[in-house]
Amino acid sequence: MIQIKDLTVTYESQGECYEALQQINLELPAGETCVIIGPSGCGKSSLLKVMAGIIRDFAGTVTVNGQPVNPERQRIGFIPQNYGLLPWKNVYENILLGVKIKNQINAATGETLTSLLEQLGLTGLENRYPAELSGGQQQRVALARSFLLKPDLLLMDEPFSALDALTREEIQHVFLNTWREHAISTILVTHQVEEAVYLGRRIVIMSASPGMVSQIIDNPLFGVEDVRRRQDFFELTLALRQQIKEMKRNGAK
Ligand SMILES: Nc1ncnc2c1ncn2[C@@H]1O[C@H](COP(=O)(O)OP(=O)(O)OP(=O)(O)O)[C@@H](O)[C@H]1O
Repeated sequence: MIQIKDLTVTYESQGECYEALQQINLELPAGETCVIIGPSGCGKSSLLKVMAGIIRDFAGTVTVNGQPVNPERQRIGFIPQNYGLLPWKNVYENILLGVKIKNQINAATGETLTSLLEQLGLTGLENRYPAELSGGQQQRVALARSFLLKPDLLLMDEPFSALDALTREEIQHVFLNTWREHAISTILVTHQVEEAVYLGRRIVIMSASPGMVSQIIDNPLFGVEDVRRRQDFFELTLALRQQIKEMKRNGAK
């Protein structure tokens, strides 16, 4: 369970302080996916950075399974926009990196790694370096690394944004299938409404700067087969898009 209570993040720039996030309250049950969406600059990345332990200066409380968030004590997977792969390490070494750093290689690691390679369509690419992979393949390596670590919390900051539309849909599908097997608590930031509806069991809509939680949607379409072809999928994405547009307009006033 991830719990955020009264979270406020204040930045200082050119001698002035301003709130990037204001009084955020959120709860995410273990083993669910939550997608955060909202206008540019509303503090989505800042929220992820707090949960990743990168931003430590904040007001309020953030706990993972009842303990204050702490990447040294908890396993927190973070996939940044550029995937975070080390260019001098091959696919196999990059995937192992997370468990190696956390000193968590055990008897089952090899078997889990082999099955992740298969699930994510990476078998045969183990010895390649990131520069020898497509964007979609690099993204899948980053996912394999995170799932191998079995994190208490997986954070993804616009993880599929650099991919072309078709590859993006394919990787979203691969992600969801892999996630189903491992049921890892995941929080994902996106700008794309379709992605939010496809991947978010919960969808958190944030309002424009300073970022606040505007609405939390219990997504009735999450996990529904062939959902992208359904009329109600189209209608929900349309409604969300409209809501975010209005928030942008209100924020710009
Ligand atoms: N290190 C920093 N110092 C000062 N201000 C910052 C810092 N990082 C972010 N900000 C500001 O805080 C606000 C929130 O930024 P953040 O990157 O969290 O938003 P975002 O919703 O992720 O944006 P985008 O959707 O454009 O990626 C913005 O106004 C940004 O300019």
